[in-house]
Amino acid sequence: MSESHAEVDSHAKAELDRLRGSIDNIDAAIVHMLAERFKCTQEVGRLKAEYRLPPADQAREREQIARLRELASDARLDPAFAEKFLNFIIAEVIRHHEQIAGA
Ligand SMILES: C=C(O[C@@H]1C=C(C(=O)O)C=C[C@H]1O)C(=O)O
Repeated sequence: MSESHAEVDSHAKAELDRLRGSIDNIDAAIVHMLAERFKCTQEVGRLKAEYRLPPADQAREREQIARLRELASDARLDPAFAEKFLNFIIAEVIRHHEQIAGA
């Protein structure tokens, strides 16, 4: 006996709810992790301003990108996406560092 439309629909709805529950948890974890990362980078920004160090450090960024691309590959995540994502975050961090230095 094949499943009725109603049974397929309710199965699909339950699966969608389950997956979206996990997506919501993951999004919350990302926000909390980013908040912790920015707490650290704000401290780095204050340290750099105090010791008159430049806001950006391209050598460090190159190392991070190489490391993250490798981690992404191992995790079957597109390394180009991982690099873009890190660069997006770093650009915001550097903006904060420039603000701290100029304050
Ligand atoms: C946080 C730093 O400052 C900048 C921001 C970085 C980051 O967000 O990871 C990395 C290098 C720097 O361009 C740092 O120098 O460590």
